[in-house]
Amino acid sequence: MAAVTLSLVQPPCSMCFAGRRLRSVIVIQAQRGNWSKMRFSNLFFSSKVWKITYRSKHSFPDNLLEQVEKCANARLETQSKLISKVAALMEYDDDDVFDQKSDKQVKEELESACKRFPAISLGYSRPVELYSRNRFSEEANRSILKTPNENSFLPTPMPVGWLDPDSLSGTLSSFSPEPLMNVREEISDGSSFTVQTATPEVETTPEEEDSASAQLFLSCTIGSMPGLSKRQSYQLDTCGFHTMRKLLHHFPRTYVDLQNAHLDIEDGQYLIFVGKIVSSKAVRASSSFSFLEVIVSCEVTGRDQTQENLSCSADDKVGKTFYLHLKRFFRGARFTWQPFLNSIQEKHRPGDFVCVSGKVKALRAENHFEMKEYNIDVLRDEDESSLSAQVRPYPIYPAKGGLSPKFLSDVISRALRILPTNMDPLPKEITTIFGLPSLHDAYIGIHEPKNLDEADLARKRLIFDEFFYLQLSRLYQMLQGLGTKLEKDVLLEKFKNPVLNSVYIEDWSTLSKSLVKALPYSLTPSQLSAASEIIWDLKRPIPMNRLLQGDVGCGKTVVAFLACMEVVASGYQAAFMAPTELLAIQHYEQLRDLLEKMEGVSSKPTIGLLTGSTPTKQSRMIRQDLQSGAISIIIGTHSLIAEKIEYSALRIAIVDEQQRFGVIQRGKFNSKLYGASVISKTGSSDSDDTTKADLNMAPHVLAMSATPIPRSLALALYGDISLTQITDMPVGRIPVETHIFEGNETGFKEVYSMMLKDLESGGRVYLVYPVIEQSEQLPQLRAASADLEVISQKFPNYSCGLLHGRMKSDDKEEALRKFRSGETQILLSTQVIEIGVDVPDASMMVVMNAERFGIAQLHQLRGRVGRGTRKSKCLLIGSTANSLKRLNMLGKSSDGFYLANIDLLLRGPGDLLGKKQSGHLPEFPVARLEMDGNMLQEAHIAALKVLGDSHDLEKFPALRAELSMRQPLCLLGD
Ligand SMILES: Nc1ncnc2c1ncn2[C@@H]1O[C@H](COP(=O)(O)OP(=O)(O)OP(=O)(O)O)[C@@H](O)[C@H]1O
Repeated sequence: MAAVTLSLVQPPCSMCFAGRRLRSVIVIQAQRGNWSKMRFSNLFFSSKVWKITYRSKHSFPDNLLEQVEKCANARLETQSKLISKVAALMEYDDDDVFDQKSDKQVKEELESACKRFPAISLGYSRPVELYSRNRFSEEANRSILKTPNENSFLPTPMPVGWLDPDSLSGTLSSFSPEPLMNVREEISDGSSFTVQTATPEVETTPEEEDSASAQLFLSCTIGSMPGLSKRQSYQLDTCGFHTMRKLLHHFPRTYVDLQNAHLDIEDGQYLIFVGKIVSSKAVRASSSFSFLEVIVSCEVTGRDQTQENLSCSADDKVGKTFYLHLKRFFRGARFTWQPFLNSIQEKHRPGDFVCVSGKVKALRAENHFEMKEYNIDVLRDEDESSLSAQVRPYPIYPAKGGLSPKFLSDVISRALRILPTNMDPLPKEITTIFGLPSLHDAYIGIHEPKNLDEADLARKRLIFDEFFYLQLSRLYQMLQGLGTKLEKDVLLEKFKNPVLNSVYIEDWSTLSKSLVKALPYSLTPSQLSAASEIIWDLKRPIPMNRLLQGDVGCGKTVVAFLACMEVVASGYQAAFMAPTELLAIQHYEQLRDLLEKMEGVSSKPTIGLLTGSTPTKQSRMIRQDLQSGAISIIIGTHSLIAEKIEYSALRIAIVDEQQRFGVIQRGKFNSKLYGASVISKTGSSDSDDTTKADLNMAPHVLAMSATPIPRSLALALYGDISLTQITDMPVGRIPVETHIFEGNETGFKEVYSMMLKDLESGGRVYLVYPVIEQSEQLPQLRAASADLEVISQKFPNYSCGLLHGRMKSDDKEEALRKFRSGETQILLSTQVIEIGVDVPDASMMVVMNAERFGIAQLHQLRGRVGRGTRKSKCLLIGSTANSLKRLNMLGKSSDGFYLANIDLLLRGPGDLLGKKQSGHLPEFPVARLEMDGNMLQEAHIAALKVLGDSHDLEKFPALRAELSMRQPLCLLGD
């Protein structure tokens, strides 16, 4: 907006202060262009001002001042009346304009008034900037001015800058109106002032638009939007709508399916009517309250449902006339000014054809309905009515920070009118490939869709953007970390064709090969290719960030062991972090056994176990060995990332059951940089091409997920992570049978009988409970401790063990050991056994109150059985008949990925990932990961394409600018 020059004329000495201030206020208001608005209402001189304004706008301020001069010499009573009225109209307090104080007081008051109204400056004033401008807004305005006003959904702006009641009403009534667009005009004394005019409609082609400024449009401050008063801008700004982007990203909560009006209208329906304006009346109800009522009569035809004859002949059609009372209310003295009322009244001319949509409320009179929230389009002629009456979705906005949905929807509509068409930072090629609308069309489509398909497509584009910039930023950051163009190309290629990057088993290190030989089974094809992919990564200097996933019991651990062997063979160290002590011990024992069986290796890797329960003296020794390099593979819990642990050359960190750790915990390995002093403990001749450049780098990170994370989630969580999936199960595995029972007498009877049968045939049974102790608050939940006695009595010939999180570490280990060895045949446990526990002889899993667990969690529990050669069963007991439906899904599928997707859909990412991880999920205002995951993949491909074309985005400056404006997202490990 243009700056306004303000000159305060020195008042004549004879003039009383009230006169001086009144005069100042008038001058200011005049120069701001407000005289032409409702601020001067039905005062005795408002009509004069009005006339003067029209007669000779150039002499307007002088004439006004003359009035004030006269007023200054008038009787005090007259003066006082005049000043109060002027003050009320101009939104100033009486005291601002009128007081009778000493000169000193006057001076003080004046100074404070100047502070309140920064537009006022004393003496011979210098120009005052009333509106702050920034480069963006200037540029944007330039493009805004050029943008064709192409949408006719909203009423066109009113002439000469009247506040448009249809677009900014109700809540706006308390706002002071401000110029829509400032145009400088000359006044008689040669100084300039600004008046308000409507947004000019300049037709230009998109090519003519300044594309750079158009792309900056979204970053413009809300204050740069034409047509908003300062107060409105302030309110929007304080409610979080700082920029045009923020405003346009206030999306409709939902769309109401607007129906064409029919003969039977019910209260509260959202309907669309086409009719003729019968009357338009703006009424001043009190000194500070007014309203506008537009009555539209609509002829609606249809078949009378009450008629018995339901044949479809045209003659059966009946017509009804409905009267819609469209109402808008205005609060504030300035809205009661007659010219204002006239103006809003005249905006709706009787006889005009209009299309009205909104929510109807029945009035007492028959066929009369009220609409307080509505949209009204004036149609050019009756013929257009059929076109415009097409059903369209009616957006429903959420309120925000005290701003009403109606106000927000009006402001958004205004913003859409000035949206530059060429504002899209995405290259055209990308939008074409993925069949996306332009950004301009997407904003229009989401806020004012013609139909739900258009809204859907718009939503698709906005979701794509959310995912795309996430992927782009993560890949871009990765590329920035690399030196040469070749390295960057290789990395991008790796993301494009991950399967191509693998190392044949012949090229594995001798250590890895001998581990494979030591295994009591052969690796499945999936395990082999997963290991090959990982080993390919390990041979590169760039730190790997890979997620290894596979269904429960598919054999991920051995793949991770192979990765450890590979780095140890090159003279580095490996760390293997498990979420529980039980699991760490299990892995340690498994690896120790395998190493013992390894043959043909002169020097076997040294391994260590470090957990929270490791005695202090022992843990100190382990720390020293890690620092000196005497230990090559360390297995443990969180202790591995403790501050005081120093590695001599940590090259790979394996995070098992990674969902149990937060992103930060996993990332802590990144601070354990490996240094220049490379050690060699194995004496192996194998070596990867270590160069000076790969020293002092963060270790490779291999995360393993027991709960298969849908790819969409993984991409959203990590963006840059490589995924490796083990898709097949070891041969000979017999699928676990799943049975669902209701937890009533019959159900339990059957469960106990199945248990007995299994125990009699030599099986071992897990009984899983949702809680340890019975609780008064949740008496329906079966508790592990409480049930120990019950189960022992039920199965007197078998011994029972108990395992839960509150037990001491040694006791837990002992309970598991006894179960594994067969000393106990029944293990009552909580979900501590959910992850990783590997007892191949366990053949039955019974889950009490199974509805308390998520689907993915139940799948994990089920995975504790069927790990050996025995046929296994999983019995899920739901508390109520209702809960069985969800549980039945487990009965239907044993595919962990499928079930994880269902869980994602049913419970959302937060529950699936757990608190620790989901806290690091970026926020997606539009996208729902559970539904829109596929698009993440598309966005990933698009980001790779763009970066492939230009590594540093130099070819796409708009994209680069957009990326820098979006919030930077953290990488795994930040
Ligand atoms: N190729 C294979 N053939 C036969 N058995 C295998 C094979 N790979 C692994 N196993 C065995 O399968 C069992 C499960 O393996 P592992 O513990 O690695 O599974 P996992 O993928 O980590 O599952 P979970 O997520 O449940 O821990 C182990 O007893 C392991 O020895």
